[in-house]
Formats: sequence, C-alpha cells, structure tokens
Amino acid sequence: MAAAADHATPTYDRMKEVKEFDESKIGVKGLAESGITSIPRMFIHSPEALSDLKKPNSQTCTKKTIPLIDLSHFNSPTERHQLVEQMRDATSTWGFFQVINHGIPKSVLDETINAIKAFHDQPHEVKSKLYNREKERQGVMYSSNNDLYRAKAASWHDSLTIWMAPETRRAKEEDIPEVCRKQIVAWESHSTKVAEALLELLSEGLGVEAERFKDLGFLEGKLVVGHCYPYCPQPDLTVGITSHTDSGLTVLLQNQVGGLQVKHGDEWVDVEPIPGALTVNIGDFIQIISNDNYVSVEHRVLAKTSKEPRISVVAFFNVGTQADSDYFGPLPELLSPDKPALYRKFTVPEFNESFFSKGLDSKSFIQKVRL
Ligand SMILES: O=C(O)CCC(=O)C(=O)O
Ligand SMILES: [Fe+2]
Repeated sequence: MAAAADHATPTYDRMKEVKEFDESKIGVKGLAESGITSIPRMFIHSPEALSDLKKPNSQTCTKKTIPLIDLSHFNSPTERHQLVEQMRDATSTWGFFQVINHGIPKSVLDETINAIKAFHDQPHEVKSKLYNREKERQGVMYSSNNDLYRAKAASWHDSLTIWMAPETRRAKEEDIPEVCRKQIVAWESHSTKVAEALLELLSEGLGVEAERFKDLGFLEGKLVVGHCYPYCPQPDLTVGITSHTDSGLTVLLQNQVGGLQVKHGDEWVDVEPIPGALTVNIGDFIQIISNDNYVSVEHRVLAKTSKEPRISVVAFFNVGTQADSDYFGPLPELLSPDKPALYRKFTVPEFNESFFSKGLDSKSFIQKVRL
C-alpha cells in the first residue's frame, strides 16, 4: 500500500506539513471543501491503526448496541433503585450508555447541533480570525485537532472548545462566537443538570452518599466542545477521532450521521444515533476513584464519505482546579482488606498535566497510577 509506506519515508518532513496546515487555519473542513481527492500524509494513520479499522466487524457494524437507559424514573421513589442498577451495570461493563427522557427538550438539542454546524459552516475569512490553540485550557479555542502537535497522526475533525468552569478558566461570554453563543450557554446549563442527576445515580450505584461525586467537585470543571467531521475522500487511511478515553463524565449529543464506536472486549460497536438521546460515558478519573467498579472505555469516530458532516457537541465534567492541593484516589468507602486500592493517590494538576499534555493516542493516566 503506497500511502502507508510513504508514512515511513525518511525524507518526509511531517512537522513542516503539520505547521503549514495549522498556519493555513483552513481546518479539515477547508481541505474537504477545496476538492482534494486524497488526504495529506499527516492524516494517514499507522498500518497497525489502519488494520484495526478494517477488522470485519468494525466497518460493517456488529449487532451489539450499547445500553439505553430511560431516566424518566429518576424521581420515582419506587423505580429509582432499578435505574441505579441499570446504570451500574452499564457503567461497569460498557462504560458507555445512551439516555432518553433526560429532561432536555428536543428543540434545545436540535438548536445546539444547528448552532455548532452553523459555526463550522462560516466562511474561512470569519473562522480563521478565531483559529487559535495558544490559550490551552481556558477561554475559547477553535482549531483542527487539539492534539495536533502531540499526536502521531492527525485526524479528520475540527473543534470549537469552550471552557465553562472553573471561573478562572471560564470563557468570557462575548468571546463565544455569536453564531452559537446563546445555544452553547443553554447547552451548558441543560447538560449540567443531566450530569448532576447522573452523578447521583453513579454515586448510589457504588453504595456511597448520593452527593459524593458532586461534593468531590465533579461539576466544577467543565468544558464544551463542538466537533465537526466533514466529508473525507479517503476514510480508509485516517479516522475522525483517534481511539482514546475521556477524563471525567462525558455527556455527548450527536447528529444523525453516526461514526462513533465504542470498544467492547475486542469488538468495535457503533453508537447508533437515536433522535433525542444523549450518549454518556465515564472517563479515567471516575474509573480510578471507583476502584475499577466503573470502566473508562476506548472510543473513536470513523472518517466518512458522507457529504453531510458529523456534528457532535460534548460537555466534559471533571473536578475543578480549586481542589489543587487535594489528593484523589479510590474512595475509602469502597476499600477493605479484600478489596484493596488498585491506584495510588494523585492531585488534579497531576491528572490534568498528564491528560492534556499527551496526544489522544498516548497511554492513559490509568496505567500511570495503577499500583
Ligand atoms: O464526536 C464524537 O462522537 C466523539 C468525541 C469524543 O470522543 C471526544 O471529544 O472526546
Ligand atoms: Fe471522547
């Protein structure tokens, strides 16, 4: 395969190509719209990663589906117990599930997707003024591949990233692009309410106080990311987003295009778009403090040749930085002589440093702190 062999050509100056792409501020959407029929080399993934894409069940989709959880019984004194159990089963085996009847009106979901699409649909002259990756971990960022300079290969997506909390990192409202400002602020408040409910259920599923996760500060670090995965002329040579795990609690809204896949055992399972549903997954921080009762699972997005771009809007929740000097580790309530801690303690800055300084394709923090 010529393209994959080129990948290893010693004369190829990858960093130069990456820099030129970044400085052009064109994004992958701009590349797609320029009419290219082959993708630049910097986007071509390694033969090992590409062979994983071609496993028989990965593109054609297995019959398996991730669990679907109905949150309508959240306030029911009699049915809540069952809901807690469903969530515990889903989070301990899949680490991923979809939720319906979560309380966010369908109109809000549609407006959120449309606003992020409208942002990415703006002309190059408008978007290029906003293109930046310098203000990492605060304010507003718009760029292609947040880990562009750290990852081994780039992926086929552009992202608008907006820090919402803690206050010290929060984007000024006037800095959020006007085309999606109102909708992002609304998505933040709606998704926070869902996250709060999920954190209660997750706490109860471990048999600890319902407020335990919230009290640890899990709603105090918050960012919203609006991804766009445009048409890709060679989806067999790259991915939409590289396989990775998330940090804390993730609440994701997707349009109807699909492409998100979750690793389950050695299979990749499609997360089917369900109108009105949200996709939820837990990340490394929660796997660690749950002492492996809950699992943080690898997921990725496939690149596609559909003309309609995939749009996803993600709310990431994790402990805020006001907890800088606190040590986190498996919750003491979960430990006993039979169930010793599987992880050492760590601080939030240590977690963030490790999480944000690596490419999505690097080894996870989990392996670093596992005892
Ligand atoms: O767009 C998607 O569906 C996945 C995005 C994702 O996994 C992430 O931003 O961490
Ligand atoms: Fe993710």
